Amino acid sequence: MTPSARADAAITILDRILAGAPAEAELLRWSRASRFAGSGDRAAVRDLVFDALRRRRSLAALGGADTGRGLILGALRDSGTDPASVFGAGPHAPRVLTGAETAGGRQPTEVEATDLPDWLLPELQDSLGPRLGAVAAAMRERAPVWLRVNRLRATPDDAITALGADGITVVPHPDWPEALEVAEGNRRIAHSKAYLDGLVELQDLSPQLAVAALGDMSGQQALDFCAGGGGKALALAAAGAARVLAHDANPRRMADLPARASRAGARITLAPPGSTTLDRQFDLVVADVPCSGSGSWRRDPAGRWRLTPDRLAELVKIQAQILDQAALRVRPGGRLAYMTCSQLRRENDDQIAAFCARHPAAHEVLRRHFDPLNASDGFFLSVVTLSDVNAPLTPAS
Ligand SMILES: C[S@@+](CC[C@H](N)C(=O)[O-])C[C@H]1O[C@@H](n2cnc3c(N)ncnc32)[C@H](O)[C@@H]1O
Repeated sequence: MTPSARADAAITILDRILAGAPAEAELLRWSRASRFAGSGDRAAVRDLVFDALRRRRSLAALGGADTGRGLILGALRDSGTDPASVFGAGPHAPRVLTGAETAGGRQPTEVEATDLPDWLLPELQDSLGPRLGAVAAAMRERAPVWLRVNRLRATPDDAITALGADGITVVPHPDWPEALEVAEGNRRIAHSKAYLDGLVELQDLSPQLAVAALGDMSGQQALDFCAGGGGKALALAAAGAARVLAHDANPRRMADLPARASRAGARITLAPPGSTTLDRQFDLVVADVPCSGSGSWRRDPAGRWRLTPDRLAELVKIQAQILDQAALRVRPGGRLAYMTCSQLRRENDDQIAAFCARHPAAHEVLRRHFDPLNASDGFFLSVVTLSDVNAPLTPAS
């Protein structure tokens, strides 16, 4: 595909996403319908779409319209590329620019240049303080790809050598060498021997650092209460937990977990809702709750435009209810680890403060904020010990 044809495909996909379609599903639909597109084309179109969504507000200003055409035109102007080299340039190109499009567009205002929704700016300002500007700028860029060395199968050196044999170059994190940043070859990971043999897992840096902050788990009985695809459950098993139980209110989310666990050599037992294995208490309960995702918006760039005030309020309620349910499964003296991939105080610090206020036996022992400047993505961890789970609890409303 020519660059113009790729731009035309991106415009069509963007228009569907802006109309409310999920980004990944639209990209997949286009791939399936475009047999002529090679893997390089698919990757390039994906990058065009995701880059445009990450900078939607500023590109819409530059391109003169919040549409697929406007965003791609804005992106060309932003990079100093002559739009006429793409629009109207060849048989599969987007149609030639109109006079109004050529004359339209302007520099984004300071607020538009943050590429964040207006309604969230005060809340992000309150949560991030003076870091907001730098965090917003980082979230306009692509996120690096990180791998976690699976301690059950390999040392960092083993993993680096195996990845190298498949042409994948990585750089270990200076403080946590099991976290490997991919410098080259990220599109080869899924087919690499290191990945297929379970030596490495795809996991962003911040959740890796959060699980590392939980310390040695040797001998511990752990429950991953919101296991989803199992990223945290696998990390807990690799960190030495003697037993890991994985639960999710939507058990279909855990469908891939048995295969992932088997590849990783991890012993993880699934506990769907209602399972009697949940009727006991654990040394460690992880609650990696549903959240705004505001910490990982550069990986899910449509997420920041999808979130609404009502949905955020609903998530905050759900999180409080999950915390209360998860707390019941912590043994006296055990730990509850609350995690979000959010950067919003309401979902993080305020949520934990409210939990501790209604749970007299809870004492916070650790709190960590990660953001795209120090850990590639925004993430929150709070660890609370529960001295007596039978203490009277004021349930979350
Ligand atoms: C952020 S995702 C978990 C991601 C997962 N831990 C991982 O590392 O891949 C949140 C999960 O919480 C689940 N969930 C939502 N409400 C729940 C509830 N009341 N109890 C348990 N799980 C719930 C969702 O189905 C979703 O899979």
